[in-house]
Amino acid sequence: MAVVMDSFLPWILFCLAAMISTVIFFQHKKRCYTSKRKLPPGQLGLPLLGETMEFYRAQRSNRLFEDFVEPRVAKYGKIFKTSLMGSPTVVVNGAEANRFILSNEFKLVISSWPSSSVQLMGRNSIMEKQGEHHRFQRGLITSSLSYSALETLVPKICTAVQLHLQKYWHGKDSISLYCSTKLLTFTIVFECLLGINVEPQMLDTFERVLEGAFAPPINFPGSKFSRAKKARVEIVKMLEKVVAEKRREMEKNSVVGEDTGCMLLSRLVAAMIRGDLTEEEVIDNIVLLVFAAHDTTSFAIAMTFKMLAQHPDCYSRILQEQGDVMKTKKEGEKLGLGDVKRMEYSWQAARESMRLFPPIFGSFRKAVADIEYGGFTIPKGWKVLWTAYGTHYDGEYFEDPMRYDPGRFRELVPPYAYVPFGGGARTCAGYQLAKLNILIFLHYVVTAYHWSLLHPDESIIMDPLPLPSQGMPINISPKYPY
Ligand code: HEM
Repeated sequence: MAVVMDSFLPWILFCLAAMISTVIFFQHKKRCYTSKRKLPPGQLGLPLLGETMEFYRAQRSNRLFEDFVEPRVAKYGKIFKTSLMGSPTVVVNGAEANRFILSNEFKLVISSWPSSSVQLMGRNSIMEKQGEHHRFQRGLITSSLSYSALETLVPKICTAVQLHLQKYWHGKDSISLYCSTKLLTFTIVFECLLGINVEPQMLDTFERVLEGAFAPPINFPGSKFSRAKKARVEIVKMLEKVVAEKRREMEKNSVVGEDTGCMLLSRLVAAMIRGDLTEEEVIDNIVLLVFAAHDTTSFAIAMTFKMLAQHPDCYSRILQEQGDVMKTKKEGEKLGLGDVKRMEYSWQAARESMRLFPPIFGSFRKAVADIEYGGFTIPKGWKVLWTAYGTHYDGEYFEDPMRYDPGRFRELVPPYAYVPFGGGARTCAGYQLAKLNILIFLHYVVTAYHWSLLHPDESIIMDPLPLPSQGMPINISPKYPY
């Protein structure tokens, strides 16, 4: 045994020496490399914690721009480094930076969602797909929002809005605008886009999932995340039944080709039957669409109404425009796509509201290669955060940026300066649906109701998406007898 040890000892020592010199060599190389690259200015803060607490505090009080982004831009410039939720992060601001980051999706960056969002939305949706898989799934979703699909979608949304107003507004003196539009948006995504009937309790279960989407991914009984996980199990069970039923129906009628009608569920299930999608991909995409549409559209509607309440001159123009559209319709006749296109000023008013109050303040990416930008290096593996505030509140792109002025959208806006719907390969896939939802709802409300804000000074909080703190209650009274 001693002989064996004797003959191996030099080898062991040699290997150890080789390992140590390799480590020293690579560390030296890394140091040289690090010193050659110029990281953006800024503070990484405390180890692990970084500046997460400052970020959360600012976000919670809906002062992410004023308390977090703006002071750092003033101190370091439009590109600065920080560290958030355990990851070194570079925050980029400005149209050129937005263009650079958003148009280099898959090449230099990939989207990066918190672990809780991924677990709750599912790993198989478009949000977790890259490159060709992403392009394919996105194509399926957007084909349900093509021009011809929108033409059939408009009357369906009209019916959904009218039924909603009859059921939840009729006979009431006041309603919560935010809650009402959440329910409506949910119904529009399910019934008009997907072609799935909304059952009682479905919204509650979905909301429980959404509540956990940005919570810490701690799965102990009673935590937001564990409640959300349980709710996801219920939803998956429910959607498995819906998908199986649709599959049976389509196979029975031999409808599996490309021409499956414009309802998105049929398109997804047809792709599943052809073997292009798995059942998990179908289900996770449905959950994601609800998540993506829900709080965003409701907040955009709520902020449009808030702005119109505060700017009566703009509201008069809306009333005029919507009244003109209504006059061209016979009693009971639904709107068509052409009518929505005529709502130009109304859309400018909604766009301006989303400029001042973007429903999504920005989003995170992860660098998949070392990125050279603006004279700095963003190292591979770091996070990148682009923000809508970085351009929406900048006088370089929007004159007198904090003023509400829908008319500014008569002029063309520089590319990537107006980004409430993101940009590049991951631009909002539901943009057209959101636009129809907002404008058709606005039409039926302002032509049929007098309304006023119950709490004109209601604050906006973020949890983590922005929302009116009291659900934006409004007084309502019908313009014409029911
Ligand atoms: C006012 C309402 C909405 C706003 C402000 C909004 C905003 C956004 C933004 C900023 C992104 C890009 C996120 C990123 O770059 O990481 C996005 C992506 C997305 N949105 Fe929307 N959205 C809205 C409504 C909707 C609706 C109604 C749907 C569908 C029913 C939808 C479906 C999606 C999907 C599927 C994606 C992911 C696209 C991809 O990864 O390719 N959104 N949205």
